[in-house]
Amino acid sequence: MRADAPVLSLRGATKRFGGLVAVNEIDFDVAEHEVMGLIGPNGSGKSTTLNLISGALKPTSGTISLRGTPIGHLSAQEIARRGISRTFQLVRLLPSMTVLDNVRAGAVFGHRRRWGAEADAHAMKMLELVGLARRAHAHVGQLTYIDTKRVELARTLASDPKVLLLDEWLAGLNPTELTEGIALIRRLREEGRTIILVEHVMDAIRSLCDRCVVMSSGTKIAEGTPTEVLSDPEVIRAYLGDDDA
Ligand SMILES: Nc1ncnc2c1ncn2[C@@H]1O[C@H](COP(=O)(O)OP(=O)(O)OP(=O)(O)O)[C@@H](O)[C@H]1O
Repeated sequence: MRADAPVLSLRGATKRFGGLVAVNEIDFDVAEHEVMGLIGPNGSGKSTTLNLISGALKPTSGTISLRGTPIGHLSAQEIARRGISRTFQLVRLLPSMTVLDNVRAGAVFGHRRRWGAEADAHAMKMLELVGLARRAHAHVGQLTYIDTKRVELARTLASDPKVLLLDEWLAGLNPTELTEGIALIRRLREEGRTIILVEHVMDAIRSLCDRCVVMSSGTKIAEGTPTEVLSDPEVIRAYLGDDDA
């Protein structure tokens, strides 16, 4: 395989819920070290697309490939083991456990498995990366909202994902936290990570993404740099239509 072959490819990816086509024949590629924004109005199919990639949902038809190998038929656990990790819109952590224990769980159960002292050291490294090492021994239930999001990100990173899926990771942050959150994702970008970012915060999309895919009513309506897609009349219409609704 060529070195510049895409890490992740979707071809004709489709998900139907009964009569509703939530994701309709979507095609896109994500290259290694690329940060791709998946954007579109509410209900356009972004989370469903992430769910297809992470294996939470099976595609009705179409192909999803990781480095050329189809993964659409695999369970979420198998896909995580192959290196696709995600954060959730609603943070999912074990509140009675410490910050370090939660992050260690990512190191133990993820794509690149580590045990014992190696798992601890790696979990601490991820906590340093997200700026939370000083709270390693706090219980998750004691943390502020943005800090719980940092823990979830550290846990996701602890598995050394080949592709990181961030599902509205910046949602619900206040303006100060938002600046910190964008800076944190920029650090991941500078480390050369491959990321798909589902996000409504357009400042984040503009400053973090190499490329965007825009969805509307389940269909891809545009693809290009943030500047290109955000000035595309069809994209503007899709967003304005959403506001009117
Ligand atoms: N499990 C499900 N069963 C039935 N319909 C669903 C299910 N999940 C999503 N949908 C529908 O699929 C469509 C796409 O939803 P999806 O959550 O993927 O959109 P989205 O772009 O992520 O929206 P938002 O920005 O509001 O999170 C919506 O019409 C939604 O109601």
